[in-house]
Amino acid sequence: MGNFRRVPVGIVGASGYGGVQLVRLLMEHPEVELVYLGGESSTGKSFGDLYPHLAHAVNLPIETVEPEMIAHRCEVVFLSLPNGLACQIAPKLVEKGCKVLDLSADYRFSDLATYTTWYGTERSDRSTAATAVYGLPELYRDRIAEAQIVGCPGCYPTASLLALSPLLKQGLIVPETAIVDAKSGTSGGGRQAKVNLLLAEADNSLAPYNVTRHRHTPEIEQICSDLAGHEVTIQFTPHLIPMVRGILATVYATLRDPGLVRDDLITIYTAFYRNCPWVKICDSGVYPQTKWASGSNLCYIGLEVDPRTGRVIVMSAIDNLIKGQAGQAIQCLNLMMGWDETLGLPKLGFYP
Ligand SMILES: NC(=O)C1=CN([C@@H]2O[C@H](COP(=O)(O)OP(=O)(O)OC[C@H]3O[C@@H](n4cnc5c(N)ncnc54)[C@H](OP(=O)(O)O)[C@@H]3O)[C@@H](O)[C@H]2O)C=CC1
Ligand SMILES: CC(=O)N[C@@H](CCC(=O)OP(=O)(O)O)C(=O)O
Repeated sequence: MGNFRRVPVGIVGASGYGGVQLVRLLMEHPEVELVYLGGESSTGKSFGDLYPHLAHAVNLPIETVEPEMIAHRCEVVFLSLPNGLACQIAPKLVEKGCKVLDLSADYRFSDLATYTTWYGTERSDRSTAATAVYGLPELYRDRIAEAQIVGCPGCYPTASLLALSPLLKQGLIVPETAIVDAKSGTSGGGRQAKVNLLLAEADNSLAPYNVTRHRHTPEIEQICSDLAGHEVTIQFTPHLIPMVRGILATVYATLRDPGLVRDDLITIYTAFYRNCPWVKICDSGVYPQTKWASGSNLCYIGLEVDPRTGRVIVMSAIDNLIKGQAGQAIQCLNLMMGWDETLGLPKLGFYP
């Protein structure tokens, strides 16, 4: 009893949407204690001023970001920052022995030239990046458990890759025929004001954006290529949809064996994800909705085969802020610490 000690944890970027999810989830996590919150424009404010609905539960200020001080106080650090900042902070934290979970794109790429091409930032942290593991537990559980730094996946890649993985890993589709059509709620764009996320712009509308050039394309392709064992290109089109939370990714691909039927695919997916508590395969004829996943760390996957076209259609629904971001990062932390993968994470969504 007397030996119980919670692991001290910090969040850099606590004032953003990823930050506030992390605060809520980590406050309820039985093995950790939140000891540090950091930010930039919000520095000096109390967290309760930024998020009054949590003022009664969180009594911490937003502090400056000083890696030495953070490493002195925290064993685990979540970085929930715009792209291009984690790579300036993480090397020092890693050197000082912290476990680091980065929610941005900085540590997702095995080839930093790809990162620089798509994100425009030159990197000087190659040795740290070389040790980072891609934080999709359903694919890389063992490597995450051994990692000191994890690059947590983007929200669209999480939904898309969980839909595509069994097909690619088992060679069931012609990889180049894969098309990902995905819709995201506006919280995917973060808390900073942006014109396209205003109610007057986004409401009553459905808008494709960054067609053929969204920066999640190379991230999806990197993991698809790893699964297929050769270079794969994927057609990915994101859309902004007038809801707050959620992503629905609908994936289309041509089956190598046109004789496969829906129930075959359900059997294959159920077996593939048999040890994955956060992936739920829908029953035959049931298609997932974002509302089911809202507030939980679950990914719901529905399957269909069109015998007329020979294509499989996979539908994958997540909460972009939970399984697509903060929840997945905590799932990774659980693995890194040797805890149960489900510890401290919401198992049931809000509904309706
Ligand atoms: N929203 C989503 O659905 C998902 C987002 N992601 C990624 O997670 C990361 C965080 O996203 P999100 O929470 O949406 O973003 P927000 O815009 O909501 O929050 C950004 C945070 O970064 C802090 N920040 C910005 N610049 C600095 C700086 N120079 N030094 C210290 N802190 C700084 C801000 O602090 P302050 O307010 O004090 O300025 C704020 O806390 C991003 O990389 C994003 O791409 C990944 C998956 C899903
Ligand atoms: C709706 C919306 O704007 N979504 C964001 C996705 C955010 C995200 O996950 O981006 P990172 O890869 O940088 O983490 C976008 O399309 O840019």
